[in-house]
Amino acid sequence: MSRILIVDDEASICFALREFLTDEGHRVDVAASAEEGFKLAEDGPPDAIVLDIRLPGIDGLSAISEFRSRIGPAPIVVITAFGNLETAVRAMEGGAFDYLVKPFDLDQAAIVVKRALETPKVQGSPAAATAADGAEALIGTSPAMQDLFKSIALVAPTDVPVLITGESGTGKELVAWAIHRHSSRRSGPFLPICLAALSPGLVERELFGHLKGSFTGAAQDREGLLELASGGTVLLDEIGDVPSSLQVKLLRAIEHREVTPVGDARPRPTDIRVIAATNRPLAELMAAGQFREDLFFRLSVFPIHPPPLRDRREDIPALAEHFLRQSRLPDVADTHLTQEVIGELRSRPWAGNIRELRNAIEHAAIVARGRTIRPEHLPPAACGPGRMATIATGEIEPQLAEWARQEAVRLRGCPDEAALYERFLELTEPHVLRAVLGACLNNRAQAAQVLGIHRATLRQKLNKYGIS
Ligand SMILES: Nc1ncnc2c1ncn2[C@@H]1O[C@H](COP(=O)(O)OP(=O)(O)OP(=O)(O)O)[C@@H](O)[C@H]1O
Repeated sequence: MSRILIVDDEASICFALREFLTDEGHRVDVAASAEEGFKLAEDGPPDAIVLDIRLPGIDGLSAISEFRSRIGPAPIVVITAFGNLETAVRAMEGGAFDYLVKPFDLDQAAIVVKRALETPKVQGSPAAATAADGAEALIGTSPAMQDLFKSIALVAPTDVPVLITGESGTGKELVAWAIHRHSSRRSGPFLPICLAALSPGLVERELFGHLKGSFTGAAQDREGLLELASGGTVLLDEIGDVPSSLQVKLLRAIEHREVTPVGDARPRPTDIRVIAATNRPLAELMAAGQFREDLFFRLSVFPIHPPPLRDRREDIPALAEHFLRQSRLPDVADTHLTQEVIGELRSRPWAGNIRELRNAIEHAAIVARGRTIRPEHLPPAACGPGRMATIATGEIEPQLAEWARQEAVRLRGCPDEAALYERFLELTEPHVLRAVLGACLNNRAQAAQVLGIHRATLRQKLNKYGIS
């Protein structure tokens, strides 16, 4: 039996949690304020505390350190009605074990409390400084965003590399920035480097710098970006595009925190934290021999995956409102989003994720010119997979129809040859199979999924057409 202290002024939550945890065999004390909780904790130190943030008197986040000084390292589970990144970070920094976002169900609470009681007690780190002013907020309250906030809050104070994977426009750079500004490096530089944008021949010089005379035109020594960012965080965006020839050198820079400029033999120290981001499947690049295993494992110590917007549609209204207010258009104060627009926004595929939503809202605000935004003010949905398919089909269709018509006329008189359907498949299928296999880096399971056919069927078709 463990002793659990619940500190919450909402009687219904206290009642439900108390009943539930008592049934689980624990002894439960309840306090309606932090001050009352301190007294109860002194009377008998609890094994875990469930602490609401919004309390009369001292608020929950401020109370964490006070509880810590009274109860030592016992786990504290924080309850919040609105979980955002700041809450997550402050809770984690204060040494909270985890947090529950209201409304939560009792099973969920039981799992978190159980885990808290089972986990070896660790003293939380003292609260660090809060976020930099004016930092761009990560908007969202969906369960997927709550997980993301927790991951950021957990990994930010450590100095380990982070690998952020996700579709384009899901906020990977914003996540990297959030990690930086909640880390001890926050007063150092945050340097995003888009590797795909650097020409392959220049990547090494840009990253590692060069010595004077090391190549034609090298008139003076130049520090590389990895050295310039010393004391801060480097975001290596599109890490899948780093040339194979540089991967060992990059690994060395991350592991040993030193860089060797082009034309120099002596490494120089650089104190950087590396965050890598990609929208390409690194594991598959690795399987295809295009990405080094050791670099992959070094980078993916702590993977984070911002979800695509279609998987957290409940965040769309808040995001849309946020982008509308951020657009800084002259008439925006009088501009509003109708329920109809919200409905339309929630139904779109958002292939370009949050970036596409942001652009759509800015576009609509310009067209609406200070009036209420209606669905017709929105731009057409960007080239998502569905729309691309329509365009391609639109181009192919007339030619296909003409080919079929001619073949049908020709075959009408030659019944022995008549296998038009089979011929059509033989003409088209190999192209589709090769294209999909290529896009899936020869991963047959994934290709079968994209094609919507069974793996065995894919295997048969590949054998039939001699595609290896
Ligand atoms: N949760 C969020 N809340 C508010 N704005 C967001 C959020 N996520 C992303 N954005 C905004 O969406 C846009 C795209 O985000 P970002 O550039 O971080 O995406 P990305 O995944 O790095 O894209 P890419 O892979 O194309 O580089 C930016 O304007 C960013 O500020």
